Amino acid sequence: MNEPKLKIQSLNKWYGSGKRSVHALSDIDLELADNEFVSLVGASGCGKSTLLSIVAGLQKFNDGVLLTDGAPIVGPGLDRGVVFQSYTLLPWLTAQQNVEFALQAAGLSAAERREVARHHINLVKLDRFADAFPSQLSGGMKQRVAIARALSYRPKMLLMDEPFGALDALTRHQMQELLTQIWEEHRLTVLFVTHDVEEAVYLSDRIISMSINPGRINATFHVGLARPRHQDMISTSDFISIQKEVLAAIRAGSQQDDAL
Ligand SMILES: Nc1ncnc2c1ncn2[C@@H]1O[C@H](COP(=O)(O)OP(=O)(O)OP(=O)(O)O)[C@@H](O)[C@H]1O
Repeated sequence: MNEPKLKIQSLNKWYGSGKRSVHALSDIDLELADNEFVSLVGASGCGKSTLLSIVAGLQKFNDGVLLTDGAPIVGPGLDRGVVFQSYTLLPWLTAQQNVEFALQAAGLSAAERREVARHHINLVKLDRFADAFPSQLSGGMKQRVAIARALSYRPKMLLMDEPFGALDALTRHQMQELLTQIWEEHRLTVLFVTHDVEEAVYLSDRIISMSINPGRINATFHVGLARPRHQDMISTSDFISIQKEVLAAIRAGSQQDDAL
């Protein structure tokens, strides 16, 4: 039997120690299948970013199991591409050069780096802006470069933390469409953090709702909407009904605080 792309079992994470410690993640169990698109939603502080950065290998956890394809995750790696909300481009390099720079770690020759970077710049539809510097690009375009960069070394998993959180509504919709198109054509496993339930329903195969204090998984939703997805699905009754269920779970999860 195939190992899941990602396996998280009984994972706990505390920040700090003693009386002031924060139990950020409590007994998280989660598996992602190959090519599955999974979103994490939940009230602010429920541990979404912590979980994503642990999977990225950027943070340690206290106990539990964390495996990709059956092998432990012990740090960052080229098998996982990461895209954050803040634009993390190098301002002195063009869009194309930003992607080429990241590819140095993949051990490609200069000519290969140029070719692979160009391919991915085209994939995110930035052909005409390959030679522009970040200061000449809009927020949406900068995130396209960040996505091109993350995909360029062909990771088996893409980890995205509120990647469209800083964008205006129209650009955000365009980016959601672009990401669905890329995912539907190229398929890879995605773990996506968002505050936006509509975005989660639109993009995902599965939505994981987390509750706060401590951060726990409190509900899972399978999104059965057909693919390819289109923005006009957002007003259908099926879409709205899932959206309502997810919102209710987030609300229930955010009230844990009050019970203390
Ligand atoms: N470096 C840190 N040191 C101490 N506590 C932290 C640290 N980072 C996060 N926390 C705490 O861990 C808990 C989970 O935080 P995290 O940022 O993962 O939540 P989140 O769901 O991603 O929140 P948001 O939606 O606001 O980004 C919160 O109580 C937060 O205050």
